[in-house]
Amino acid sequence: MAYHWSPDSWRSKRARQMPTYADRGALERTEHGLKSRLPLVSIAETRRLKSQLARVAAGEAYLLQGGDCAESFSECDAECLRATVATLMQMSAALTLGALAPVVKIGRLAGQFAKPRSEATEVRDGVELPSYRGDIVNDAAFSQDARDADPSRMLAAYAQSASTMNLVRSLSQSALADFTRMGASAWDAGRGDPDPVGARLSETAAFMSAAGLIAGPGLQMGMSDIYSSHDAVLLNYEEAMTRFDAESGDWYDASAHMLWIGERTRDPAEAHVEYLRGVGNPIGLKCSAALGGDELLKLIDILNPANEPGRLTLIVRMGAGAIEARLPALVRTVRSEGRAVVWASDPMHGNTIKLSNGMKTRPFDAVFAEASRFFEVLWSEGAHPGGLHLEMTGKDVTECTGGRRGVTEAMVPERYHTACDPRLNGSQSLELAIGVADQIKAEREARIAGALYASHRASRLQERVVA
Ligand SMILES: O=C[C@H](O)[C@H](O)COP(=O)(O)O
Ligand SMILES: C=C(OP(=O)(O)O)C(=O)O
Ligand SMILES: [Mn+2]
Repeated sequence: MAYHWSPDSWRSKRARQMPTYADRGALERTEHGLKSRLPLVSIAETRRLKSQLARVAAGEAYLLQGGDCAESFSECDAECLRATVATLMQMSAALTLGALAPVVKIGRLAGQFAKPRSEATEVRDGVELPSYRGDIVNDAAFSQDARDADPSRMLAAYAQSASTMNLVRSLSQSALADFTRMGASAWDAGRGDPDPVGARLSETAAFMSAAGLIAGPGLQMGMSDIYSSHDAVLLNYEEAMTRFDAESGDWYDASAHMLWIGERTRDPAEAHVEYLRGVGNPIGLKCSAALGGDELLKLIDILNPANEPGRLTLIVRMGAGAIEARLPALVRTVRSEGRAVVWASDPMHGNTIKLSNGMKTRPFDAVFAEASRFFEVLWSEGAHPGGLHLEMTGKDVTECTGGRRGVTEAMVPERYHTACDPRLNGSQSLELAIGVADQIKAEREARIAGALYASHRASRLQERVVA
């Protein structure tokens, strides 16, 4: 029998990766304030996302989830957001063209502020301070004052999430979502010069126009919405943003459309799993190479007991070196137990390396290799590789090495703007999407050719039998 859940039932469980607030009174006042704020997303939108993710689970669509590792209060401007939305739209157009399927877009944005960390403290020159845990908790500057957890930051994060969501809604309905106006130079940056994706999109647009399918001067891609998502680390904030839907009798986390559970907070007996099992949103679960089949099934039982398609996305982040050895068994277990899930690849978190100057980076080749192996494993296990979960930005940063524009290790410090982990820049993001789209297209063509060959052989055999 299901046991009792309430928005605060997580409080009786062990909660990892959460700050300790010295001023309990200030914390309670903030939580109280958040409870009366307007929801950041509507329940209708959240349900719509779940039904679109159900199509991904069924193999009829793909998921593209991407954005900053950590949003920040100071690194947020309209140009940066515009560039990221434009890049997501271009990646989505490339994937649609390759897969001939719709792409559901979710940003790591409008709330991606709380960070789980490997170490609770950081030591510099013999001084030990609490780790930076994202702008919703503390400040990255290295002083005691900056690193103390400050509850009023939750209100600032709420306000920034609201204005980010407002701009994203408007950008996603703008010319950025018009594939006939995505400049050729963007595609050239993604792969080669001139790039065939740009040419094929222009040709498609010309055909649609000639066939009278384009009414006005441009064409919005269907499904141009960008939904919001973040890692639900800071449960004080998530609880305070939880709203009851009287119509369905369900609770929803109104801080974002989708929430995910990180690798460090996915213990089935602990607070984060407890909180997320009770809200009706679509949720994600990070899956590393350390996750075993039995534990995964247990988590699926808790998080999606009704086996509702679109409810649960398994976000695989095993590393390019481990994925081929570890993923097949998990996919087999999930399939044989008949669980409806979306499988997505996060090729970022298992491929982080540290440079000698202490900076974290990720080689593009390793990122691409993991994504590409993910697709191969899922196909060979007879399951649908649902899509990608990326740390990326539209800006021309130099945080990850490699890619067509050849960011070298020496160049990494030049434009290293991330508040936490290294992101793919605009060109690397597009290059990855185009590479994956090519792979999906090749698989589809091979499947069709295989089916044609099989039916041809069958009819030849039939002819012989009749003769
Ligand atoms: O984004 C994810 C985590 O917060 C990050 O990978 C942890 O990084 P750390 O090992 O520097 O703490
Ligand atoms: C913390 C993250 O990832 P993971 O939990 O997989 O390490 C993240 O996605 O930012
Ligand atoms: Mn990260």
